[in-house]
Amino acid sequence: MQFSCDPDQEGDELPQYEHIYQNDFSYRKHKKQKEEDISICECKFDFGDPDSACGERCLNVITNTECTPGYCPCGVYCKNQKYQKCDYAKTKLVKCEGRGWGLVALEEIKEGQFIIEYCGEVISWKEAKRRAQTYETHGVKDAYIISLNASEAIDATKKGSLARFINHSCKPNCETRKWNVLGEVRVGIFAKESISPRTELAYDYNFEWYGGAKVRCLCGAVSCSGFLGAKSRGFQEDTYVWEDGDDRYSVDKIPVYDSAEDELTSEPTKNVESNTDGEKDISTALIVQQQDSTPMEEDVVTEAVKTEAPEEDMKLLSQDSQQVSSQKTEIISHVRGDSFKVKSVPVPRKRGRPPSSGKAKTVAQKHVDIANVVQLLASKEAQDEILKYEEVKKEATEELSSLYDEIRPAIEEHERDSQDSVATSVAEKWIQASCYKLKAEFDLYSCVIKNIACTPIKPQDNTKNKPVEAGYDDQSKTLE
Ligand SMILES: C[S@@+](CC[C@H](N)C(=O)[O-])C[C@H]1O[C@@H](n2cnc3c(N)ncnc32)[C@H](O)[C@@H]1O
Repeated sequence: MQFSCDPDQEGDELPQYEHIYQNDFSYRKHKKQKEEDISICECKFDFGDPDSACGERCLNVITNTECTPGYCPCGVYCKNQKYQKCDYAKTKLVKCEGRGWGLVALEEIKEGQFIIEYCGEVISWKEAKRRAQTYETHGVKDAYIISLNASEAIDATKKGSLARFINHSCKPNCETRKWNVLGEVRVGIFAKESISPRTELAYDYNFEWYGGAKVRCLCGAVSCSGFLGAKSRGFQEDTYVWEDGDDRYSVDKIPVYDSAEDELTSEPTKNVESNTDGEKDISTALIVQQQDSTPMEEDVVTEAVKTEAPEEDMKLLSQDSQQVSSQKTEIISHVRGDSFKVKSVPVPRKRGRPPSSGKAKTVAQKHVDIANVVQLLASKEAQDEILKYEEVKKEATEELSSLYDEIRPAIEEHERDSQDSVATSVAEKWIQASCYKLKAEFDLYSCVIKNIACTPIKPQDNTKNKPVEAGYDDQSKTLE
């Protein structure tokens, strides 16, 4: 990165905002983590091996979930409570040429290390868009709103942690990651590579832009895309750009001041440590959408078996993924009381999910016409056996469909509350019914194969289609 931040340079006017160490929940209550939803890892602390206390191999660390105090088997030695303990890397706020303030590392930071939490006010997307417009109207030049999940955003404009000062780069040394902490999703800045002291920290904003200023990117990377948020939808749709003497901006149309939206007139309640001056101009009605929040790609099934509730299956399985991040895998992890929890595990594309080529994946599935198979069999016993299994499969399918209707309210509620995982009881029911259906399908198809292979086939009516010499050929055609 070719940044021009001088770590030795002391800032003049320091920005005004309220410094917070945890997200602010004025808009809604902080979720209360249910005991049944607490993930308990299987780590055992060994005094001779410090890594044994919730290190890289900890089940919770692997699933981006912090251990809950009082429940972790490693007790006070647990190392997986970094967000809760504000276990941040040492950083310093500095002035960066042309880009306002920025954050530099003050110590060696290891690749993958948690650097700092991005804290701010947790608000709905609707509110985020409203605020973005208000900020724009008031000439606010720096954007501090980032995506939290499908329905909420974090606004660090007026309240936030030092992470709000981390600038954008098209070739960043940091990235954002989402973690589950005591039942809430939280956003952290992590090192993408090892970072030496005095280096500026930066991540790729990948702006979700809702109008206002187009900011010229001054990251200096060879691969620089020119503007902040150049890939965003808003950027494509709108045209105007700021120009106020600062070469980051240029203007096509001047925003009109509307006193009805005068939200910024109230002074921030507290200044950051060395604040001296409240003149910091905050800008652009941009909303930052994190890189990892693109919609989940769903596999497209072509030539599919007409299973009775495939969409519901897909819907339920993708709920969590869409809530927290697209690059996720649903996994079932062990939780307290021998129950299970369906969780979303953020897996950055490059590390987990194979990169999408943008093409739909084709999963070929074949239809087995049971009635036709039964007709082919000469043995009444074999026919009955297959029909019996088909009946069980129908029941299992119906049960899964009706279960979906039953749990739909819970799923919808979970969506409304932007929960990141449905309740354990709901997940358990769904898993049970899905397994039952899969087993019924398996039993049916194994019974079909067994009977086709082992029982006599009815002689074919020669007047109809061409004669069948070998029963096996014909049956395998049926199964094709
Ligand atoms: C989250 S704030 C970062 C802190 C900000 N520099 C400050 O002084 O408060 C994002 C804003 O910083 C500025 N910024 C960040 N990265 C930039 C870059 N690469 N080029 C130009 N401006 C940048 C833009 O004004 C952007 O809206």
